[in-house]
Amino acid sequence: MRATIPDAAIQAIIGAGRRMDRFHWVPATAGNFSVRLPGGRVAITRSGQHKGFLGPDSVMVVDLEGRPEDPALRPSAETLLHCGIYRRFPEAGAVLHGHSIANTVLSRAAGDSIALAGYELLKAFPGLPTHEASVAVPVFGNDQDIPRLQAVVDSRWDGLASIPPGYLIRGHGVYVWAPDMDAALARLEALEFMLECEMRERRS
Ligand SMILES: CSC[C@@H](O)[C@@H](O)C(=O)COP(=O)(O)O
Ligand SMILES: [Zn+2]
Repeated sequence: MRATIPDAAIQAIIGAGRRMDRFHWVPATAGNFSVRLPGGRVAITRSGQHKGFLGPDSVMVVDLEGRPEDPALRPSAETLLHCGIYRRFPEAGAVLHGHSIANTVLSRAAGDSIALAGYELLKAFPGLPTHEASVAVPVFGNDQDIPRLQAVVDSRWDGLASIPPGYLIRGHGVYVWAPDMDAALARLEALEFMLECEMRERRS
């Protein structure tokens, strides 16, 4: 049976896909998005859809372990990364994943983090009231085994005093979260802007 999904969550997900597609951050069928719903439910994109052309049927519901309410539907292949964020960070209300050129190029060359410092746009991240700050954006090795990748991500958070607003997966893409979809999009745009600056600086 098809579970009910609040229209606001569906529209937030469809809108995020259109906006990210305009920036060319979701090529082919890349990317996935989700919104936390009450009662331990998560509205998330179905696997294999072009994220610039989502419709109401492109969104489904899983629980916080990634189990679909409707077993006939296949959720994003990376559902467990979304669930890991919701389980770990109670304030997370929306999660975005995209594949930009900047996050792909920079993560391929990076060690275990990318430092962003001195950018005015750092102020778009929580708790940073000035450009005189720096953020180490974690970079994880890519892995097609998503439960294993999620375990690695979780163990990195255990060792960090302050949690960054997102992370990169090497040669793959970015994950960002925030209390709601608008805030997640703002954080993602800020992060992608700074990564693009870094990429151009390193090229010149
Ligand atoms: C087009 S390949 C990209 C996928 O492997 C994956 O990384 C991705 O972002 C989209 O997967 P999906 O299962 O549609 O959510
Ligand atoms: Zn991906």
